[in-house]
Amino acid sequence: MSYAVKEIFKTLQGEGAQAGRAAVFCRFAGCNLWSGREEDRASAICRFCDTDFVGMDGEGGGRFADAPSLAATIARTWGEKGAGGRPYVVFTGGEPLLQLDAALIEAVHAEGFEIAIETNGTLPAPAGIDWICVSPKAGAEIVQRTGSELKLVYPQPEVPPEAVAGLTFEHYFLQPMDGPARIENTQAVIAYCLAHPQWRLSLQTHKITGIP
Ligand SMILES: C[S@@+](CC[C@H](N)C(=O)[O-])C[C@H]1O[C@@H](n2cnc3c(N)ncnc32)[C@H](O)[C@@H]1O
Ligand SMILES: Nc1nc2[nH]cc(C(=O)O)c2c(=O)[nH]1
Ligand code: SF4
Ligand SMILES: [Mg+2]
Repeated sequence: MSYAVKEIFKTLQGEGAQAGRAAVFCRFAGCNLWSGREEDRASAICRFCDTDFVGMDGEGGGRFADAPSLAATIARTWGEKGAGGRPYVVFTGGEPLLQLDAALIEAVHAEGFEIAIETNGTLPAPAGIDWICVSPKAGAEIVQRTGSELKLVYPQPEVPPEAVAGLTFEHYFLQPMDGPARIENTQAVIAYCLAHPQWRLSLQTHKITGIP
């Protein structure tokens, strides 16, 4: 299978339990909950997306003919492997589970990487992913109900934290919805976490620090 990739870049994971960790981000093109076109946002299932995942024109993006060639590009983007720490790749998008398959997981593992994914949870994850982050979206059924972290963007009135607190994850995060109400949303998350200690605050630290 070939892969449509928007961009590939190295930065620090900004969100969740792995925040602060060096990672190669591989952002796949396309999503099943929004076309990515602004004129479709108001009628999309997911309407608050902060990401451009349309096309293959970003830094390091393109069409990759097979898994080994994409894995090799990810390894080259990581750079020197002897510098300590396990090489880490985060597959995101768009929706990475539209494209991430067993062949790519095998090829990236063969390059020595630990594999993470950021998914909306509407598609089942293939076996072998080392860190699964599911971020549920209002109006979209959650199929991937287990994983490493559940990271709920807050508020989404149709998905209160209580509706997903019983799923099987190691960590539970609320991430303030970015946009015009970011400051109020952050205060609301703080209040919720104080009252419900199962949940922790996830700030988008890359936006605070100005890194990608
Ligand atoms: C752009 S999405 C791509 C991965 C996948 N489609 C998903 O939704 O999880 C990456 C992460 O950013 C979060 N996100 C998207 N828009 C956001 C916003 N406006 N404020 C806060 N988090 C947002 C998503 O919920 C997800 O956890
Ligand atoms: N630094 C950084 N951390 C991130 N964590 C999740 C991201 C995403 O867009 O999936 C993201 C991103 O775009 N940048
Ligand atoms: S599911 Fe993820 S990538 Fe798709 S529109 Fe929503 S936040 Fe963006
Ligand atoms: Mg992002």
